[in-house]
Amino acid sequence: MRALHPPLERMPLYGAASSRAIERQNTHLPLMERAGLAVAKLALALWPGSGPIWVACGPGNNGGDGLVAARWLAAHGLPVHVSLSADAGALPPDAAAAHARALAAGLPIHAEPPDTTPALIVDALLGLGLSRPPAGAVAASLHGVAKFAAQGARVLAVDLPSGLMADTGTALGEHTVRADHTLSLLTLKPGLFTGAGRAHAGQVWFDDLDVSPPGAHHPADAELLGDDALRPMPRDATAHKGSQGSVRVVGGAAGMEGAARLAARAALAAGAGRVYLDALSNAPGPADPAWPELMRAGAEPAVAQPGVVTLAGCGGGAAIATHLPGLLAQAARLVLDADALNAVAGSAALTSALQARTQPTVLTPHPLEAARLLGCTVPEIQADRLRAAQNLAERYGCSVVLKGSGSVIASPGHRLGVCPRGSAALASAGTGDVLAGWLAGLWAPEPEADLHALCGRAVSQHGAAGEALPLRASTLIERLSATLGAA
Ligand SMILES: NC(=O)C1=CN([C@@H]2O[C@H](COP(=O)(O)OP(=O)(O)OC[C@H]3O[C@@H](n4cnc5c(N)ncnc54)[C@H](O)[C@@H]3O)[C@@H](O)[C@H]2O)[C@@H](O)CC1
Repeated sequence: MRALHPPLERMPLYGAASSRAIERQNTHLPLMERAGLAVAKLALALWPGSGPIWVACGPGNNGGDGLVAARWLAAHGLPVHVSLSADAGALPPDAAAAHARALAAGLPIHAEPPDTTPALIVDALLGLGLSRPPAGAVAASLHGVAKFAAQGARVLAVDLPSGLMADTGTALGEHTVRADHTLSLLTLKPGLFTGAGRAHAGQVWFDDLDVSPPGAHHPADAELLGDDALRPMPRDATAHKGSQGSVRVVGGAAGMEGAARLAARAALAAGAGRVYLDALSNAPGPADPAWPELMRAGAEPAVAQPGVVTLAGCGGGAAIATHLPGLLAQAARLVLDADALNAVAGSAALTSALQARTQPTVLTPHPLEAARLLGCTVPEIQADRLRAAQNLAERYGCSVVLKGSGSVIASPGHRLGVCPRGSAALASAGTGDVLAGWLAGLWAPEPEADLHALCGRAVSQHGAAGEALPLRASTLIERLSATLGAA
């Protein structure tokens, strides 16, 4: 068993169907006994040393894990209150066996939560089998978990916080558990790291139940990006500005020049040899008075040159639409953000032009932009962020960074990546412009890079730099620069 906190290694993620397939390959092993013992060990470590432990068990094998854990905890003399929010006669076979062993060990099993606030709650109500918003006895127990947690009880979720969908990180129902710790068993589930998952899972732990490697015969559904993605690429000692590629930022309509400047600064900080700012505001004066390194567009190399990355959209407003036909047709390497994505979503001609591109392209939508591009709603995007990113990548033939908590990286023919870095500190204006610029700047010197991996690198570095408050987009660029300096 181990805690997942930095430094993080790259790890495979398996949804519910894959986790069950791996479980079926290992039915000869006592998986529930191992799971319950792992839960008991972690509960013991987290128990504050006084006050009861409430083990809240549900109707399936997640409840079975809880019953095994409760038996171990009671055997160690800890004050345990076990509840079962289900008809014991209807438990699945393994959970029924765990129930029988708990009774045989003399453990009282109650129908109700405890009367007094527990010190620790083991949430074994629902795991992989969650199929609908909780109701009935399970919902009543979930209400109890929320009430006691508000009174200070710590919560350890078994496998998944009850109410959280394993595949998508969607919270079903109003009382989805907000755990302090979640112990993921046998496999790591993608829903712990994207959508509402990070807000509900707390500190994630993983125990492979001694089935190692868990997916030897089963491909992973996605990959959790590790801290190897944070490592900056070494720069050749003979590097010069001509060898580091160029970035041309097209954006910054009147009143939104700041967005394009942030993107351009980030591109320069990431390592692009030259950065040109093609401001749609047509305002006179330098590209960015505070950053004299940035050049006005005019004498820049043509976007069709392979050394040039074009970033279009940051603060682009409606004006960006007139530039897009040319950029989509010619740009050797293209990153589309913000208003460029909105323009594509609103135009069949631009959509066709994007789909017709043969040159590499990255889209960096937030959920609203993704919804416009897929012709659906934001809740539909958030209900399955992995699928949404995959659909975008396939529909447009591009690499896609779907931003938001647990950013998802998708590219045709690649395994989905989920980034566990970043925090709510990034929820402020301009941080998306910095990401787009940083990505373009990392790409500039590496025309041959694996674009999917490069997107993962950009998102991970941006997320890691965005984990501490206070944060303004400008501070983020400084922190990102410091990351490279630490190479
Ligand atoms: N597949 C695996 O990898 C392993 C699974 N184990 C445990 O087994 C769990 C999966 O067990 P199950 O498949 O039995 O699934 P669950 O224990 O999550 O629950 C399924 C039961 O809950 C009911 N249910 C679903 N949604 C409900 C709702 N909203 N309100 C009320 N009842 C609801 C279902 O009708 C079914 O009776 C895992 O999460 C894990 O804790 C471990 O014991 C060992 C390995």
